[in-house]
Amino acid sequence: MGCGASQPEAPAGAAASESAVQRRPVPDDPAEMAKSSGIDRELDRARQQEELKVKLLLLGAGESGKSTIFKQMRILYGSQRSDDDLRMYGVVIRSNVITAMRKLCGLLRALEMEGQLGEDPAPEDGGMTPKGAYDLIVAHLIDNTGNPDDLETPNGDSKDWVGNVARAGLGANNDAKQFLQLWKPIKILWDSKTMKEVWSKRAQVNVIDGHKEFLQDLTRLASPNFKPTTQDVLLARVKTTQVVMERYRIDGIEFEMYDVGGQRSERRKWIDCFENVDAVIFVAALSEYDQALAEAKRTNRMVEALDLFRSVCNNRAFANTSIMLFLNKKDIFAEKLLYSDIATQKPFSDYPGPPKDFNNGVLYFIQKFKDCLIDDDFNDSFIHVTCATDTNNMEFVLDSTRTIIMTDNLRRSGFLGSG
Ligand SMILES: Nc1nc2c(ncn2[C@@H]2O[C@H](COP(=O)(O)OP(=O)(O)OP(=O)(O)O)[C@@H](O)[C@H]2O)c(=O)[nH]1
Ligand SMILES: [Mg+2]
Repeated sequence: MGCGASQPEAPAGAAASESAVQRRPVPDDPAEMAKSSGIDRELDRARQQEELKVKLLLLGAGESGKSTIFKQMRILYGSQRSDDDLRMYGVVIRSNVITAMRKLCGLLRALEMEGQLGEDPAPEDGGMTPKGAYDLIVAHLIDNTGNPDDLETPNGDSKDWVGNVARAGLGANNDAKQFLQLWKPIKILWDSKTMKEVWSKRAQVNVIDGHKEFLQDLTRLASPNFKPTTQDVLLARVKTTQVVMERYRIDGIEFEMYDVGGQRSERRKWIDCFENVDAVIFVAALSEYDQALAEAKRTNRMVEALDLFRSVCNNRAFANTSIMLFLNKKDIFAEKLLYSDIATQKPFSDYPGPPKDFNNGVLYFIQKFKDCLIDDDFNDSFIHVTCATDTNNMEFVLDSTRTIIMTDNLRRSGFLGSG
């Protein structure tokens, strides 16, 4: 899917240095000549380095998994995270649990399931009933009517490894503090039968599916010794609000990777990094076929991803750029298909395959993305079905993506045949 025309084009930086070399007068003095050829060599070297650099851009709608892929690049090719970084993620993770609980309790209330919850028994080791836990959580997280004296002091006297991290922001730190006060009632509510039913309807309120892992592991997250693992960092959710770039040297080639925010309000910043892009990795979450956008509740997320993909592929800035498509969140897609039929979603009522069928579902959405292209120069090797939180899967995918990008770049610059 090397989209659009494939006229070879020198990078803008290279063209600028070329004209600078040509304008410089040729000196007569041998010392001046030596100095001049030294400068030429420097310019040549700079030009070669520029040519060896690959600029990669991650694009896609919000929550599709761009930053998670960005994190995987660092795990696979970059440096380890500092303790300071991990502390920040500790705050984010605890805050992610509070965000999920606010949404789930709001949904339980909207579904009028409080009566049903009242019939769920208290845990066998005694203590609060799930309804009692729910009332306490709602009072503190939603209605703001709770009495702070009803809450436990976080972690008693033990020093908490994560603590308060200014970098995470005031909101996340407040949430993380509430997590430490409320995690026991949250655990009781999470373990209840009614909450399992509410969880299966979570698409209505856009709870992040992967945060189930956090909700199942509350005791560890609440421990004063909690130090996020690599997997925790991959599952943590922070919305991207600025363009971020990291550099990696892989097999002698420099890769410059850009991550951008995918929500609608963030997309006007994309244009700033559209120049001289060698490859775009467009990320779309397969599992979001039954979800609405966080920023526009009437728009189906998959429809938004398809529209966005169409506009990226047909953007003149990418006429000479390889575009790769990552259909992400295959793990959640596989699980979701079991209870959420593709054909029951209005925009996808033409789905012809049997329900609960992973392969047919994937092929159907691949075709939807292929239909977005004006030309049919669409090579299946440019498409990957991925799980961005799985490092083994991403190592394989990113490795073959790298090979395809390099080959495609050579082909487009005329070094290889077009076959
Ligand atoms: N289970 C699972 N979770 C995923 C996968 N990819 C991403 N996630 C999770 O989905 C959430 C959103 O992922 P992000 O990488 O933050 O999404 P994004 O595209 O950067 O979103 P914006 O910054 O808003 O544009 C995170 O909590 C990730 O851990 C996946 O393949 N499987
Ligand atoms: Mg992001």
